[in-house]
Order: sequence, then structure tokens, then C-alpha cells
Amino acid sequence: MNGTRHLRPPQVSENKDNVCRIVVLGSPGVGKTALTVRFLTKRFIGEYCPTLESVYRYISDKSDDEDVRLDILDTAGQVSTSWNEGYALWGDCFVLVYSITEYSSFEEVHRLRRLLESSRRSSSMCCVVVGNKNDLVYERQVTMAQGEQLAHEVGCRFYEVSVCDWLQLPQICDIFNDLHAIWKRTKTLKDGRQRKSSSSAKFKQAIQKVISGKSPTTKKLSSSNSGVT
Ligand SMILES: Nc1nc2c(ncn2[C@@H]2O[C@H](COP(=O)(O)OP(=O)(O)OP(=O)(O)O)[C@@H](O)[C@H]2O)c(=O)[nH]1
Repeated sequence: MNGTRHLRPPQVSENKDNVCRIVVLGSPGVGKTALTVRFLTKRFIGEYCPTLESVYRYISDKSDDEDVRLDILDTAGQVSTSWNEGYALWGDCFVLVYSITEYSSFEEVHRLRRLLESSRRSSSMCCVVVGNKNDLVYERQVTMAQGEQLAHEVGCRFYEVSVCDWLQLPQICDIFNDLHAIWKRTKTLKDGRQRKSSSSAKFKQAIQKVISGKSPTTKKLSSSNSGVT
């Protein structure tokens, strides 16, 4: 996806229906801002001020086959000690980031997943697990197999990346694009089910009216029938 990046806060009044909201969560310093900025601007900027909280709007180019609109919320690192239920309720999808050089950040992903589940009162949600900083192989504390196992337990996709490695940019874009694709699929299914259930409810109501003889259609039908006989 060769999208244009719009680093501006989303307009609250805009129709949310076609915007996928992604929340990036993880311990302080695991690279949440670096990951978000890499996807949005394709650049890696070495140092960032510790994030308080920022929302970025991404809109794909019009020339793209698919219109992709994302609101990405880059959270502050200390989220699980001061958990904000709003993150869980605001987001459609979640990126759970840890650093492969910090085992405690890996454990934090478990905690965050549990917090998300209890806030959303559901164990099924659209998320991915991302192990970052895989350029720092000599400082590795979390193996790739452990990351894969965690993602398997959580029931989501797993990515191990280095945000600072330019060559891994396609994988970083995949993280957000895959989430958007899963969200879109789920939404289409949900919308379809809603349409189906509302049309089947209408059908049942119509049948009920026909049976009880209250329907104008019934009257019309019976009057035309009587004309024939
Ligand atoms: N070696 C290496 N350093 C990285 C990588 N990604 C991010 N960093 C560095 O890790 C540090 C923290 O990155 P941030 O993006 O600020 O981390 P954060 O999770 O947003 O931090 P908070 O905003 O404090 O929660 C910075 O010095 C980055 O340059 C990576 O893939 N490899």
C-alpha cells in the first residue's frame, strides 16, 4: 500500500464507519512510536520524547485498490499500571508490542491482553503480537519460539521485526495492512449478519401479519382472489 500519511488528529465528527481504529500498546521504550512513525512516514527517527498519547490518521492514496483509513493511537508506555479502559473500548484492533531484549516487556503483553479481554468482556478481538528490536540479537531475552507461542495462545498473528531496519519496512506495513484486512472482513460479515437478521425479522413480521389477516397485502390478495372465483 503506497498511502499518503496525514499526521493530524482525526476529526471527531467524521463518519467512524469506514475508519479502522488501531491501538498500539506495550511497555515503555519497546518502540511503539518508532513503529507507528515508521509505518506512517517510512522513516526511522532514533529518539522520541516518551509518548503521552497521540492519535494519527492514515488515509491511503486514492489510486489504491482499497480505501484504507486508519486512526492509530500510540499510547504511553505505563498503560497496565494505570490501565485506561477507554483504549479497549475505543480500538477496533490492537498491536501488542514487546522488545526481544526485555523479558518483562514480553510478560507485559500477557497482562495487556488480559486487561483488554476484561475491559471488552470478550476473548475474541482483532490483534497482533509484535516482537521488536530483532537487530539486537546479542541482547536477546525472548526467543522467536516464545513470541510465536504467545501469539498462538492469544490467537493472533505474530511478527518479529526491527523497526530501525529499512529492509524490514514491508513487514512493518504488513502489520497494519493485515489488521485492516481482518477488521474489514469481520465488519463485512457482521454487517451482512445484521442485514440478514433485520430482513428476516421483517419477513417474520410480514408473515405474522398475513397469518393474522392484518396485512394490506392479505386484503388485496383476498379481494383479487374473490374477483377470480
Ligand atoms: N535497536 C533498535 N532500537 C529501536 C528499535 N525501535 C525503537 N528503538 C529505539 O527504542 C527507543 C524507544 O523507542 P520509542 O519508539 O520511543 O518507544 P515507545 O514504546 O514509544 O516508548 P514510550 O513512548 O516511552 O512508551 C528509542 O531510542 C528508539 O530509537 C529497533 O527496532 N531497534
